[in-house]
Amino acid sequence: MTTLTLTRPDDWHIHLRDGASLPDTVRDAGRYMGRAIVMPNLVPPVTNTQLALEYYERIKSHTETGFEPLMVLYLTDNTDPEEIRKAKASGKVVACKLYPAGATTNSDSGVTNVEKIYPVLKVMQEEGILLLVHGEVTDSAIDIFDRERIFIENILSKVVADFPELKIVLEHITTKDAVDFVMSANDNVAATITAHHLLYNRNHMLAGGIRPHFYCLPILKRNTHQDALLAAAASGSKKFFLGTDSAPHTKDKKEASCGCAGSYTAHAALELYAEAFESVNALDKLEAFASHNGPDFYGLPRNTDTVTLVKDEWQVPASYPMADGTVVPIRAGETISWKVKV
Ligand SMILES: NC(=O)N[C@@H](CC(=O)O)C(=O)O
Ligand SMILES: [Zn+2]
Ligand SMILES: [Zn+2]
Repeated sequence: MTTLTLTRPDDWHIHLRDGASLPDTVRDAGRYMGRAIVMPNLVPPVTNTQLALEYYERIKSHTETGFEPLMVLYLTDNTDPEEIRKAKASGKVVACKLYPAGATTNSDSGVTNVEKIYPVLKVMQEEGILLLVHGEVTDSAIDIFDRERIFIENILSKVVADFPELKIVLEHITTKDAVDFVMSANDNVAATITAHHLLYNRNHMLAGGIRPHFYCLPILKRNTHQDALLAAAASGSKKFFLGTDSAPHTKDKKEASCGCAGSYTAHAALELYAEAFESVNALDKLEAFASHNGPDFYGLPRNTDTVTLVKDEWQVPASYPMADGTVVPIRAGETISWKVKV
């Protein structure tokens, strides 16, 4: 039987939600991930250190493994630069998240104009707190398939130029434009790539029927962009690493006349990435992507133990319990060809 042993991976972008969802999300995320960057787009959002530390404790109360949440503050137009120093001193908060206001799920209190947070970015740069970015413009006149590219051209390129020492992660990239930007930017700019953006393109979502569980933001793009993401992940570049963006919404909220954005992959994260890397004959690059590049970029130690993937086909359940409902995961009712031994 084919097996693949890797340094234990981490997930550098996940939504664990809160309350009744936490037992389910933390169980899946903590199954073999060592650490996870926990997104702060709760209702209300995690806007200060106090809220982040309370959320940390709620997450920890649901895990018996060594799973370690890494906390993130949600930036608003009113974030106090002094809050960044408190965040750093906490030892638990490692990054702040820029959501352009209205860009995605629970981003209404996000930033309306990036210049409003320049004083905050300055302190983040001084303190070594990373900036994580949902990179899409929100202008309704801009086509949804162009929103990432235009964000990079109009906003991100300026932030990178104005804060050359600030470590920036462009999250869940979906375009060749993003790959090219990150590749040519300085060493303080990196990106996460989801398993679903490596495995799928917009045909999977829209051709032959509309499949709402593939609807996430930034939206799946055409196959040439998928190919560029696969090439970036398989390139061995240290600038790209694993961030699932596993983002559960219950079945009724996805299968609706106006469905929520977000795809659930935490049930089989590393397994799905293994399929993607295998599809381009790059399984030898999976360990760096999943387990080395992320901690190296964040300035954190790599995990010291290992996990083992086995080539062993299994069937994904049609749904999993999630809070008071169910979540339909990516690949529901179909098979996955790899399995992590736990
Ligand atoms: N990716 C998504 O489509 N949704 C995420 C938010 C985000 O990461 O943009 C969510 O919180 O549901
Ligand atoms: Zn996002
Ligand atoms: Zn996300």
